[in-house]
Amino acid sequence: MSTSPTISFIGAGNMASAIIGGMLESGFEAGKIWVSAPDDGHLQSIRKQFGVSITTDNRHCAQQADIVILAVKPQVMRDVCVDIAPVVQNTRPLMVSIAAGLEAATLDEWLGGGMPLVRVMPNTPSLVGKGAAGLYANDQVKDKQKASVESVFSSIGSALWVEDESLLHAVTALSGSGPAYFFLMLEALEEAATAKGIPGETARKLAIQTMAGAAEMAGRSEHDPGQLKRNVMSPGGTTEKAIHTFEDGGLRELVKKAYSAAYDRSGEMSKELAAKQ
Ligand SMILES: NC(=O)C1=CN([C@@H]2O[C@H](COP(=O)(O)OP(=O)(O)OC[C@H]3O[C@@H](n4cnc5c(N)ncnc54)[C@H](OP(=O)(O)O)[C@@H]3O)[C@@H](O)[C@H]2O)C=CC1
Ligand SMILES: O=C(O)[C@@H]1CCC=N1
Repeated sequence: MSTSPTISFIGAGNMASAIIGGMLESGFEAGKIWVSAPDDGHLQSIRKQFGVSITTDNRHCAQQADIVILAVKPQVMRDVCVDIAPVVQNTRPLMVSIAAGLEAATLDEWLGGGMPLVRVMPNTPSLVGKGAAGLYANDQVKDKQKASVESVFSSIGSALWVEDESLLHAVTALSGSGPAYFFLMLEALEEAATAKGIPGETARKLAIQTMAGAAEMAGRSEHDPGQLKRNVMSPGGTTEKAIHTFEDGGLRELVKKAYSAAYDRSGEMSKELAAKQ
């Protein structure tokens, strides 16, 4: 008999699909996964794609679970939590929120109080087993539950705990939002290369493979990224010209500014959403 936990997702959007897809790819059983959302058409396509159980009833979904993953937008989280609170207060699963900004204490209050709760900040590359997630547990979470949620997120990438919840703002601005920063870089490189005559498809493939190769190399190398960069910059060559153009154009400052904008927004969202109580 299987002893793996039953996991229920409330919300069936981009992030829930990415996590479910990655979990199944790594060997989790579809029969142990439930998903709920309001749109039955959307749920049917999730069922077809993944073979998971579906329902439009969040309470029914939560009732099945050892672990409930709250995967709705922060703005609808309060209504969802208040609705399922009577069920989870009775069954006492481990609650996991992947919402940006929303603090554990706020979520716990909406859930009726005293719940074991883990906040996770995942990212969409979870879909291909290359996710990066920061995790924080409140003081109700037992070691066994920590291990259980860690095994879910480490099955779809890297899962790293933070002791201080406020660090999740910094994680959100780094790895939560981060895939979009690199997609922007891919778009920009593709545009620049096609403008010089490379067919779009070729430019995209070369850019993607270059990004994947650079990431893989940075992950495996004993050198820091600065050294790896210098290794590409032949004196008087092409890369040096490009890197100086980035530096002179203020790329580092711009990255800091963009990172801080995401970081600050995460903090603002916490305050706005806590005020909804
Ligand atoms: N996208 C990302 O890269 C990341 C997102 N996150 C967090 O993940 C969460 C989800 O984001 P994302 O997946 O992008 O959002 P989506 O908009 O793609 O998905 C939201 C899902 O919630 C469902 N939903 C809406 N209202 C309810 C309700 N009352 N009960 C149950 N389900 C409901 C929607 O239903 P329907 O399908 O019927 O429309 C949809 O399936 C957010 O809190 C976000 O902060 C965290 C890290 C990264
Ligand atoms: O943009 C957002 O708010 C969410 C959180 C991190 C990635 N997407």
